Amino acid sequence: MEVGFLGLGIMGKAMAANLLRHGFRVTVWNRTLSKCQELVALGAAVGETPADVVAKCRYTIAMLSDPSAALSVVFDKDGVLEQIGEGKGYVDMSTVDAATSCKISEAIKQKGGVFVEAPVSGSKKPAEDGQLVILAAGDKVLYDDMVPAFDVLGKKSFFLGEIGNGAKMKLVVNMIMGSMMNALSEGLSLADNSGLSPQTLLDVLDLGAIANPMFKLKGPSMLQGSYNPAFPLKHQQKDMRLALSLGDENAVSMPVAAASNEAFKKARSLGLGDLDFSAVYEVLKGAGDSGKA
Ligand SMILES: NC(=O)C1=CN([C@@H]2O[C@H](COP(=O)(O)OP(=O)(O)OC[C@H]3O[C@@H](n4cnc5c(N)ncnc54)[C@H](OP(=O)(O)O)[C@@H]3O)[C@@H](O)[C@H]2O)C=CC1
Ligand SMILES: O=CC(=O)O
Repeated sequence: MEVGFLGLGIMGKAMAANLLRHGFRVTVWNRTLSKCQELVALGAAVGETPADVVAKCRYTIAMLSDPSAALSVVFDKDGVLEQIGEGKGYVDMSTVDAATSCKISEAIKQKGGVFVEAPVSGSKKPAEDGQLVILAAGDKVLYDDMVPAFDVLGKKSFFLGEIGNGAKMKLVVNMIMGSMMNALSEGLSLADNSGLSPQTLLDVLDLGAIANPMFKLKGPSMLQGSYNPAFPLKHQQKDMRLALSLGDENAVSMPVAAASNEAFKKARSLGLGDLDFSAVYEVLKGAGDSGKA
């Protein structure tokens, strides 16, 4: 199967490499074109523009940072819309809001193409290992065509019906994840500031009912102050913002998510946006320090 791949950031690079390793023919494009070279070394071809990639490939996947990037790659000059049409499918796996996804879907359909949104749950390592959870919605025929690729990229795909449902599901999941990261950070800070060992807290958590892979993976590196980005904090804050907006639209009160969003915003304002989202711990540690002073 031949696929195009737009966006070679942390996730896109790992996903495109995975497809190549499983025998897919992949044509890649990235805004910073030099980042394509690593994929060329693995056998990828390169398109000069998103339009080039779509012209060459029947199916094109995108994995881009946020709504503005997702829209730009489709609607701007040399974008996807210039070459999409009858017989071509576009699959956006970026985390965006439902309105962005619907706008892209409508434009693709007007040109005669088909569209699936398919954001993913799982970070850099699951992307490398083909263990993502795929939250797809949109054109069911295109979804079925993409199953061989989804089977390589993920451990499970959900088809959630109409466009927007994949985006919404992803935002709900990441809203919970961001709030959990804040709760863990506050707990570590409270343990530390009240004379307990934060490492012992992690050990206790791991043996009880709220044990989870995220606490287990991120806790030890947070205690070392090590925030090598797997999931950049700026993207987690974008997801909290979009989830809160979904809450606004549906009159759902989300005080925990709102407080968590403030902590992520504060972390961004301190220049931590490109670090892993667990760096929000630095903000909450800071709050504890100033409380003691
Ligand atoms: N990292 C993670 O753990 C996970 C991330 N996600 C989601 O996946 C998406 C990608 O995440 P990730 O790979 O971590 O992000 P990165 O920041 O590593 O990569 C972002 C990608 O988007 C491109 N991009 C940014 N702005 C534009 C633009 N205006 N026009 C064209 N391309 C643009 C970047 O290009 P360039 O190289 O030129 O900057 C890069 O290829 C995000 O929506 C994120 O929320 C979902 C699950 C897990
Ligand atoms: O979106 C991030 C993730 O880990 O999932």
